[in-house]
Amino acid sequence: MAATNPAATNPAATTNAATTNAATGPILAARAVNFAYPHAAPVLKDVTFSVTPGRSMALVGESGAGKTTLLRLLLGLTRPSAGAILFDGADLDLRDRDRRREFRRGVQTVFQDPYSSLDPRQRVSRIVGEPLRSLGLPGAGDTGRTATGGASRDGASRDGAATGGAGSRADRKAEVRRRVAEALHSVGLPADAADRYPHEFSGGQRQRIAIARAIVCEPRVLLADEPVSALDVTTRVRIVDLLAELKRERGLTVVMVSHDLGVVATLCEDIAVLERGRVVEQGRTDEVLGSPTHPYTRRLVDSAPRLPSLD
Ligand SMILES: Nc1ncnc2c1ncn2[C@@H]1O[C@H](COP(=O)(O)OP(=O)(O)OP(=O)(O)O)[C@@H](O)[C@H]1O
Repeated sequence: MAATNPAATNPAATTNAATTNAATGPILAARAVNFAYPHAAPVLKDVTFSVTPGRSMALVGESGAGKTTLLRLLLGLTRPSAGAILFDGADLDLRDRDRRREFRRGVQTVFQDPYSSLDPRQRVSRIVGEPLRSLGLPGAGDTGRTATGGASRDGASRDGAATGGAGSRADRKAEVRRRVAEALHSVGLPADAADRYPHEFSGGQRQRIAIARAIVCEPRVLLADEPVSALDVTTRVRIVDLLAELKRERGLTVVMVSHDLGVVATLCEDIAVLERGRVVEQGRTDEVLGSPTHPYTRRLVDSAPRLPSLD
């Protein structure tokens, strides 16, 4: 498989890989990315890597290495000072509404803290169904691009516009309910979770709700910033298992920032190691963590606690 990902074995090849077309090329790529916050020293320096469909990617490094900043760039929340972030081979510029919607349909996020990432005033059904309402139902009529406004121009309600305009409003609401129930089932939550509020759930269950919200639109990529670090060890293992299952069953590609090399080794085929804003080593996770060549990677590996195995 490494042969299909030039960046995995040869970082220098990434620039070429990043320019290949959407069907065969990387879903996401960073090409010679530099970034500095205003009036501050550079945080990212000449960062290049690519994320191949079906090969999850971990971004690791010590605190302050620039991982979260890089994730923000990959999400289009911030633009590089120099270089480019590519989505399906084209510059990620989310100022265009259609492009923004297309990106959000393809790339969803899960954050570290399951306590602050869910709106406490909304029922789980509302929280999980939100992407369906704002982005449209996958598979409902013409998906993605047409869900942007084709239906809204025909005078349908906001919900109707978002769901692609197929069927009556009642049908669409029923379809959203069905998809929310299906997403909750996929993350191992009971159907009645939909009628409850986030405070009625444990941290692990809340992270399952956040994951259900992220997968309800059937995205291709899940960007996850330390998705299990706020959880206790047992819960952490269960959520890692869930993410592994979603990868397997849905073909989801995960791009994950994590301090936990055990989690990284379990979930991610590829890895990029960041030291003070520079990628010092990247490639297949088993090779990089199994035989690190850079002293910084060796230090990270030597200082890593192992993921305990349950059962
Ligand atoms: N909004 C900001 N304004 C100025 N500097 C910032 C801002 N956010 C982060 N930084 C700085 O950028 C550098 C990289 O921060 P970043 O959060 O990306 O690192 P990280 O690798 O994700 O760290 P951690 O693992 O602790 O979350 C740090 O020196 C940080 O102080």
